[in-house]
Amino acid sequence: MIELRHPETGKILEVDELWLRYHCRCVDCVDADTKQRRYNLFDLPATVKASKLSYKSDQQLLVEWSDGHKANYDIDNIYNSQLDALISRRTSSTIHTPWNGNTILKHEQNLRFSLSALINNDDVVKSLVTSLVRYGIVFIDGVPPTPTMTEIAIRRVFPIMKTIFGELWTFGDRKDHADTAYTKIHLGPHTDNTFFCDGAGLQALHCIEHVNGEGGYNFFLDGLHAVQKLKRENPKAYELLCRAPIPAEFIEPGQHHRHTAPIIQTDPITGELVRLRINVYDRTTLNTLPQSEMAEFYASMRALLKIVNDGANQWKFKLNPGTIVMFDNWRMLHGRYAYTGQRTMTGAYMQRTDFLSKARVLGIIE
Ligand SMILES: C[N+](C)(C)CCCC[C@H](N)C(=O)O
Ligand SMILES: O=C(O)CCC(=O)C(=O)O
Repeated sequence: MIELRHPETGKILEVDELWLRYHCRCVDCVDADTKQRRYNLFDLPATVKASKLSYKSDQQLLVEWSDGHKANYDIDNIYNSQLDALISRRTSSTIHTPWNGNTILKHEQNLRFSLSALINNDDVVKSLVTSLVRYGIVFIDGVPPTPTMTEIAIRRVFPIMKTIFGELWTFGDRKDHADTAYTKIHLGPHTDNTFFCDGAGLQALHCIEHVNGEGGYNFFLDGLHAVQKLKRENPKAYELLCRAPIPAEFIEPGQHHRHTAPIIQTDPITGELVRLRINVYDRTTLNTLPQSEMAEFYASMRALLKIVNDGANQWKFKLNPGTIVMFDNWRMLHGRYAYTGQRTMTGAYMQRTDFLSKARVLGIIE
């Protein structure tokens, strides 16, 4: 270990020597164009030692290494690259606003964007992605109710993810897939793609037609709020749902998808919610827990389902032709009331990694 003393703050930091050697960002170590490392870890001596250490200025640290390399570090960068700094940045971040059925109404003006503004102004794209990160749900208004215009609106912000359901999908009650989405019946609160290893990070829905019938209201609720409430009110249930691996499955001719993971997935470093994965319909045989834990699992699940089925947590409205709703499928639960008549939905999934990449490029998240 090497002990550093910050020239300005005096803060002492002990760093592992191999870590520091491996984090030299000079052009010999890191390709200037691709930002990729130019060597393998094996190329460094396992016991590399600093033979000389000097502070060039308040910002620069010069280290001469036992392998002959001379490295120049940005001191703040070293301090900011430590675990405690990462945890403190993440836990003090106010970028997520959990909401319930009442509080979201106060923020509604932050959630609505017109397609024309979105097309004409990159700042509007940034505002939309910011709200999507903050609230988990946004709307694009003024979209001509066609699949093509829906696709243009979505692609203005994110690439579309291809799955077995297609790229841009259009669906009603025709049984195109072995799934209740393709019927007129009620769908309780759920997240999609619990059965995929790489479940969609975002989802967009646009009701382009509903005629000769009634019903078909949609509702959304904030899984972040639900999970925080569960953690406060029933920490044992929360803990079990964070830990127990639960399988989900999707089967139709030529397809057999299965994914096993906890219902609540949290960040191993900060404990923040990463993904809520809840769909009571797409559950398969529960053979991933011993029978001795089943009672506790079902009781914990019941506690979570009680929160997500509570109307006070839900935001219910009718999606009308002209408005796309885009939401975080790892955070938000959604559902649909039964309907009559002819109803046509169009929409798409987007990948998590593309969502977060865009948010980083725009400087919204780290
Ligand atoms: C129509 N659309 C493609 C949106 C949905 C299809 C499948 C929904 C499925 N039960 C799931 O949870 O993923
Ligand atoms: O039909 C709808 O409004 C929503 C369908 C749905 O929940 C889904 O496809 O996952």
